[in-house]
Amino acid sequence: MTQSTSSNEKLHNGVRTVSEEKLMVVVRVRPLRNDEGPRIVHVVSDKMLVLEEEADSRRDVLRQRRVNDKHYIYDKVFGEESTQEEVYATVCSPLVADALRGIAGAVFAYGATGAGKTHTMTGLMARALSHLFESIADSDDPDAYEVMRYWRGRSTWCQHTTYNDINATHPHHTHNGYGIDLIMD
Ligand SMILES: Nc1ncnc2c1ncn2[C@@H]1O[C@H](COP(=O)(O)OP(=O)(O)OP(=O)(O)O)[C@@H](O)[C@H]1O
Repeated sequence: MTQSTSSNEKLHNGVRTVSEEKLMVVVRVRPLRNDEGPRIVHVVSDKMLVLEEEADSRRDVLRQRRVNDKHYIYDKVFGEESTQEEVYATVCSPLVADALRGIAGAVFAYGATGAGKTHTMTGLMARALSHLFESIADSDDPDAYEVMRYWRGRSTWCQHTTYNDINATHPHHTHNGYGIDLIMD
């Protein structure tokens, strides 16, 4: 998820952030829809999931437990009640801080159709842009940062410019207050 050499970030809620780890694997369990169920994936801690065995016939009668349940450990597990803000704070915020120091990072979502990739990534992207541009605006020299504007659609277009140029030339673009439009296709 990230490439980083920094270890300045503090633990977030006891979880080592992406700034301490070169690669971090995080799972988010989404709420079940009404037409889904019963649940077979259970969050047992902030790092562990249990995937239930398929059939009760595999129950270990003597020990009264499901012998084929599988336990999986990750850097962080978010349950169905997790908020976009919590996921952002752990997964993405340290990467934005690193990006401002010139350290590249990446976040990608992987999962079955309907698993919640778009939902989660949309929350991350909106917060990352706000975080990025607020940090640049608060810096001593906002124009020291080069901003790449990128449009993807029928034609792909990109332009390198500066933070102040964007505000000067496109003051009417108030989508997020910084003259940046984020367009997905
Ligand atoms: N954490 C969540 N909390 C509440 N609803 C969620 C959550 N994650 C996903 N959903 C809902 O579940 C549905 C499927 O999510 P989403 O479209 O993000 O899946 P996806 O993995 O991007 O699917 P696909 O690969 O088919 O595009 C959507 O209606 C979305 O709003």
